Amino acid sequence: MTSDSGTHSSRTDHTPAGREGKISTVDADEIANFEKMADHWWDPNGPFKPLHQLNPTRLAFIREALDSHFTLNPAAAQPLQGLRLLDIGCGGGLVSEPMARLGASVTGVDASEKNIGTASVHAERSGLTIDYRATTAESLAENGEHFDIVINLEVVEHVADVTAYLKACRQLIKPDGIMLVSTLNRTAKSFAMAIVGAEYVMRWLPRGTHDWTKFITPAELSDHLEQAGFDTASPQGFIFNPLTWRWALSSRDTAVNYAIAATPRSMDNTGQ
Ligand SMILES: C[S@@+](CC[C@H](N)C(=O)[O-])C[C@H]1O[C@@H](n2cnc3c(N)ncnc32)[C@H](O)[C@@H]1O
Ligand SMILES: [Mg+2]
Repeated sequence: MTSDSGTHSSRTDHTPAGREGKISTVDADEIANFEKMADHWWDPNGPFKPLHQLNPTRLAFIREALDSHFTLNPAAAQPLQGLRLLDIGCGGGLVSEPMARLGASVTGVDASEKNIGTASVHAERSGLTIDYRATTAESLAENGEHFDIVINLEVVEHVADVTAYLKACRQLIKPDGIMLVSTLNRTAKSFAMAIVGAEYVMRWLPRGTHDWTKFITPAELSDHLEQAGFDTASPQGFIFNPLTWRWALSSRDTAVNYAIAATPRSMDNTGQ
């Protein structure tokens, strides 16, 4: 038997009431789940295999969205130079690192200290400078931090309060910035692929990693984003082709994985 009292005392900081009685968007059980897998973020055949496989397509979506929002020079080696980027819920840094390589000044934040430990060691070994911090969107917002770009991939289906979380993200974005959010749709197909396929048949992820009832439809995510003070673009699907074992972007098929680009509405109209 192992004692986990240390884990418990740090986990109580993540209760929805938060350390000082403030609202927290962190779900303690979700973070405990990710901590169990924290050593495996960079193993392409480990529990994060689906994220590794999806990564080139996620990065293509990000590049396209940022190219058109900021009118970047696509020929530049480091087109994101001069832009401050937050990767919120960064995990082991699978997206923070390519963003740093593209020249962005990257802050990677995760509610799990273990994830941040893994991410920091990996970035150092890769010769990349990334400002990794174990904290939350709401704490950063309280500190008055602002970013040109907020990358928010596969996190909303794991937070305690989606609107509160997105409102905190909204406060972190500069007026002419952009946030890119991706998540899983709540459909029969996503149940078959993300729960039955990934957790039970392929056994990539431990059973229970995802709670299908917390998956969010594109219409619901757009509503949450709009309530949080964003304007939203049309969702883009990430579709998996089991024959080629490749992912691609689709403007039509958002049945499983999808992403939405969101830009802040002026503060005057958000009711904040
Ligand atoms: C599925 S992983 C995605 C990791 C990374 N964004 C990626 O796509 O490669 C979800 C991550 O969100 C973190 N997380 C969950 N709730 C959070 C919250 N409220 N604030 C910050 N991080 C959170 C977890 O610890 C976990 O690392
Ligand atoms: Mg997930």
